[in-house]
Amino acid sequence: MSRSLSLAVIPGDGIGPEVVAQGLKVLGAVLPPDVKLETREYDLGAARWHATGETLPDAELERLAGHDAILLGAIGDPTVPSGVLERGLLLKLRFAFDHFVNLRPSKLFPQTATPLQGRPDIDFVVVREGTEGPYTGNGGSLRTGTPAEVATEVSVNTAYGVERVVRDAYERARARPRRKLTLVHKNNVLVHAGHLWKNTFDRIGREYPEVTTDYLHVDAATIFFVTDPARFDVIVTDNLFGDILTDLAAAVTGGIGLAASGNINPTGTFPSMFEPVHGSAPDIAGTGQADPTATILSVALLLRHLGHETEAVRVEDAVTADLAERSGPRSTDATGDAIAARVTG
Ligand SMILES: NC(=O)C1=CN([C@@H]2O[C@H](COP(=O)(O)OP(=O)(O)OC[C@H]3O[C@@H](n4cnc5c(N)ncnc54)[C@H](O)[C@@H]3O)[C@@H](O)[C@H]2O)C=CC1
Ligand SMILES: CC(C)CC(=O)C(=O)O
Ligand SMILES: [Mg+2]
Repeated sequence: MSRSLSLAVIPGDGIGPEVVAQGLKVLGAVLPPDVKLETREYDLGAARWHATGETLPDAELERLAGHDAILLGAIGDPTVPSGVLERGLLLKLRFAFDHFVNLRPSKLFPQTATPLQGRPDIDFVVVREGTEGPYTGNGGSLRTGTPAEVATEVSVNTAYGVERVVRDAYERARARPRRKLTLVHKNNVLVHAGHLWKNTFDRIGREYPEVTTDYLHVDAATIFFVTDPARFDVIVTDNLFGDILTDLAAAVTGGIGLAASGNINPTGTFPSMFEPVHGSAPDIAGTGQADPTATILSVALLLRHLGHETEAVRVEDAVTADLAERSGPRSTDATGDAIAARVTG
């Protein structure tokens, strides 16, 4: 565990800056005085694009690479054509820094509201592949804008990419008490990619006899996320399925404002990046209604990743206690203050 932390901060768009401010507030409050926190803010996102046309210049990427970790708010704005920032900034970062494990824990905190009947014991983690699938930009369109337009968006799945994320998921499953790993795909239809995933999953599984495994098609998985989410422990899946499933997971565990994530580069070659699962929420940006808890829980993941386990647990405990006492709407700032007070007090 290092006694210094060099953190890149990308507040981004919409509610991004609002929730990141609260994440930094809690981080500052929880770190012991002898850990030297240095933050550098990066002005990336819609405003930068409007001013300069830039999304993520190489020089910025190089500077970002020098930090221990990155805290990101959200990227995307209605005034920028869809995809320009999401692809040119967010996905560029994830790909450039080889964030092949997109870690998304889901937990139903005590006394948090769920739309599900009863109170299922939900505590699972989705290991979403972060650098491949249909998000690589492999596609194109012919006869664009005509009635005969043809568009493709190819899902890229490499043996190398699938094996490393599946192996990571087995390691995580083995380290958890229930030791269960579920592969989610759609190998009854997406037979090429699906069989690569399933064969890899089965082959690597032979090295982990202590891990119980099962397989679900993604459509069936959405049923169980609602009817029996307690059945899940660790889930491994591709980039697109993982994106969709983790918004659903958030919805059944208290809402998107609570869902944290880490884009992990397990080899440590590049800084890992922590961000809420949600986007820039333009519909509530500037209103002070955004829930910063997802960002604060992402700070806990960041702390754990950098070896500050005690502080990570303190943040999670503070969030648990705060959630138990929440009643009615509260401002973004007030939630950050309440959690920061608990980690210090
Ligand atoms: N990692 C990222 O930076 C992501 C960026 N996006 C981008 O964000 C923009 C908006 O995307 P949407 O599909 O609307 O998804 P979104 O996650 O921004 O919003 C979906 C709904 O959830 C609500 N919501 C989101 N975060 C919340 C919070 N912390 N507290 C309370 N309510 C919250 C919003 O108000 C909205 O009603 C788009 O440009 C999209 O591409 C979307 C997802 C992830
Ligand atoms: C905006 C996308 C690129 C990503 C997304 O929705 C996500 O990672 O959850
Ligand atoms: Mg998403």
